[in-house]
Amino acid sequence: MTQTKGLAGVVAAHSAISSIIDDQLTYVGYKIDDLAENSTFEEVIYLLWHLKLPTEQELSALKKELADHAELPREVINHLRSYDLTKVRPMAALRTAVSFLGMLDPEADEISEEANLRKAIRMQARIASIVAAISRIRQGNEPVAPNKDLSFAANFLYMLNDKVPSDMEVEALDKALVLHADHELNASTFTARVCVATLSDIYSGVTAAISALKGPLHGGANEGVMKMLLEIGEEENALPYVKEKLANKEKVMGIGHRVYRSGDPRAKHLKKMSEELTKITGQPKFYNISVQIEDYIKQEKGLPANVDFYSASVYHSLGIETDLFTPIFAISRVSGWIAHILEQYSDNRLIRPRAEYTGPQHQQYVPLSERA
Ligand SMILES: CC(=O)SCCNC(=O)CCNC(=O)[C@H](O)C(C)(C)COP(=O)(O)OP(=O)(O)OC[C@H]1O[C@@H](n2cnc3c(N)ncnc32)[C@H](O)[C@@H]1OP(=O)(O)O
Ligand SMILES: O=C([O-])CC(=O)C(=O)O
Repeated sequence: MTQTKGLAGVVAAHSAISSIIDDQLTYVGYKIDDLAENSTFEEVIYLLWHLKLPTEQELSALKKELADHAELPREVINHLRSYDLTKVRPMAALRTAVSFLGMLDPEADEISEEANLRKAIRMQARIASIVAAISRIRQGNEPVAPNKDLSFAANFLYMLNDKVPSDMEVEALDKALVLHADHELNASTFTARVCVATLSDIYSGVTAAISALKGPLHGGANEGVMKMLLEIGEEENALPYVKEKLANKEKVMGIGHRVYRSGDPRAKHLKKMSEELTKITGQPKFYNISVQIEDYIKQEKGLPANVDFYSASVYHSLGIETDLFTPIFAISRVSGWIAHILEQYSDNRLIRPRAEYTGPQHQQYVPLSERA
């Protein structure tokens, strides 16, 4: 048996969804740069689920289905109201609400391809409505009903703020959603695949994936980046802060990657957006601080910025609260999780690796009454 800590370098599945080869990311063979510049999030959802770009007709059918299913069942809103959302972390509330959605879906345990695609639409549409509702309810506001005339990104911002967003805001969020949609066998996607490989259902797979995304070494890092930027506060504090972090052997959030060596191809898009948006909002310091940190760690340790690094200042510039950053990652990544879940079902085998046992051997059982 071979063993590698954290499964580094282990190929654990075949997949036709996304690839990372020589530090280049593609979705179904399309370069992430092309998709970020030219596509929309809805097109990417279709691409990931059907492994081809949609025709105009297919795209408008998908948009209509997403819009038609964005309304949350009343039970979910009542469920969200049943706990104190001012104290609960949004990722925990989202995890529980998605699990709850599964309890309400009469098709939850039906895993035929047709039922899975119907559930995929409901999941993708409602996860955005859940995140917006969490934010509204904890501010003491009513959740905003979805607006069927808006795109996925625009509708999310509309439900969040009860205001139709500007084109600039929609374009920025849409691009961020495209960039976060899928990423080969990252930890949350692998979690989803392990879960459904037992032939468990989509809701279970996505609930498990949200749980994995939440951690600060994965999707949770984007919130950590924003906390760091706020703590640093002013540009002159950036270098002393990062030097101290590295001297104390602490990790800097949003930096480093298991797979990329020269750099994460998504980061440059978010970096450009951060530069533009922070200027517009009059807070260029968050971009300038980020650049200082990125450059210093690259020079000292050769570690690149990852997708979480500049997404923090992008979302902050869009007026989004820091603890919604990882839920927004989930709103995008659920498209990739679903694609991988469908792929796993299509050629399934239980995922069950081995562990190398390192504990004691040949122990003699001592009755409870005789133990010291
Ligand atoms: C969407 C995403 O999930 S992208 C990743 C988001 N996560 C983060 O940004 C959290 C910060 N980054 C990290 O913790 C890591 O770089 C990970 C988790 C992304 C990758 O982890 P691994 O491949 O296991 O690398 P590992 O943690 O072993 O680090 C290797 C070396 O680089 C150092 N290193 C890695 N990341 C960082 C960092 N962010 N800050 C400082 N040092 C780092 C480690 O301390 C280690 O140094 P050593 O060899 O001297 O002990
Ligand atoms: O692939 C990874 O390990 C983490 C990552 O960048 C992602 O999930 O987008």
